[in-house]
Amino acid sequence: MQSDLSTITVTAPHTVAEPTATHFWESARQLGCPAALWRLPNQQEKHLIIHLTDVLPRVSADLEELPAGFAVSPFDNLDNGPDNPARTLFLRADVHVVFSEGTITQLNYASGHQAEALQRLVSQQLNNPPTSKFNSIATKTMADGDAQSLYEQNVAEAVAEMQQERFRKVVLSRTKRVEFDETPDVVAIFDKLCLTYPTAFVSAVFLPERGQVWISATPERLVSVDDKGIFRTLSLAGTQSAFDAAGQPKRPSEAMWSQKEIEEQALVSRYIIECFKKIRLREYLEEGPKTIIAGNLMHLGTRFSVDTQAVRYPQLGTVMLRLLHPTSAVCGMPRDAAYEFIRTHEPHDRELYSGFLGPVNVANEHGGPESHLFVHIRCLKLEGNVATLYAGAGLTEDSVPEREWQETEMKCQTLLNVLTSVTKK
Ligand SMILES: C=C(O[C@@H]1C=C(C(=O)O)C=C[C@H]1O)C(=O)O
Repeated sequence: MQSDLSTITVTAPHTVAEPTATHFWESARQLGCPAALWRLPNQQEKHLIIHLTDVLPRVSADLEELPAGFAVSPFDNLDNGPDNPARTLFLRADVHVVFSEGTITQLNYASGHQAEALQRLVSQQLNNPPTSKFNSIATKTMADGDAQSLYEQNVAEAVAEMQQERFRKVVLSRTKRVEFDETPDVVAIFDKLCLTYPTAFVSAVFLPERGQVWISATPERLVSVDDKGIFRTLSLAGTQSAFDAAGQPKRPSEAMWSQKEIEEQALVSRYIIECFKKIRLREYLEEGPKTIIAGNLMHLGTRFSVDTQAVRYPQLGTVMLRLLHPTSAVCGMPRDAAYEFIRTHEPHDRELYSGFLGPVNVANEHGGPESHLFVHIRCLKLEGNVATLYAGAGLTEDSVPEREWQETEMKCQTLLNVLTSVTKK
């Protein structure tokens, strides 16, 4: 199954019968090879990479060491440094295709048997175009059972523990299951998410060893290092609808934030600043907090950036990634006490929800390598015809259980809006 990794770059000629992302995605699926499809915030290009062996390597998320590829980390990956068991899944860019407005602008194939097999499958797919089943399938939300009462009970318990000062913030999550009548078309869902949420990081990741596809449209940047060495991260928290009572979109300046939300977000910023302090880095720019629109929702966000060349700290991205994950936007503060509360109270395994994911050392349009890792929220896990959506809410001692549940419902709606709008017809 091993392929030779020497990569050739081919600029595909523009022909009528050019393969689409669906052709590549379906071919990877048939071969049983992991694949990742993504679109960065505010960009047109869509990228797809295929890893040409079925089982993925587990790596430590070291941005300086890793080749071009796509990293996916579970939530349960504390201290993801070299001394701990490597838990980050890594899809090597054995095949890398870039699409701009539906046309292939870049195509890299590794050489080897698997690459040839993939190329053959893509050609076959071209002759038998897959039909999108997206518009004809229906969804139904599966019964929540006692989910709401259990969630609210756990919120009340967390509030009691915070009043006793065991911790200051914890992010409690829940799941929601949706069943499709037929296996849905992942690429069609991805495309629809890209259109609906232009400022989000949109991705779909096929992991054959787990029998899963993960789909997300996340607003939360965890660590980016661009080709000029600019490091960026974001502190995000506080949630409200982006629409007013009449269903009209609100302007960011119309958002009213409560003391609870302002404090909750300040805790995330504090967490990031503590990480900078640990490495004695003072030269960071801080912008915000500002209201940020994330699809159907609004959050409070503070952007942090560092010029790693000016501060002579080229490995800052890797160091901060280790320190930041899991931030108090998805875990809590202090981190270990919040983590323990999550582990002992959430009835589900978070798996890849609230981990991080994104391209590592992938060339941008000018050829410079960039890494962009995002917090894996506003996501779902697809297993056959069943999608499991994940959503969490940041709790403080002022939390009201019912309101926190409603907040998770709104967060599920980000993906549900797209699933139902495209499946209605
Ligand atoms: C945990 C989630 O979102 C995070 C929690 C937020 C909050 O508690 O208000 C807001 C944005 C995210 O940082 C999620 O969407 O599941």
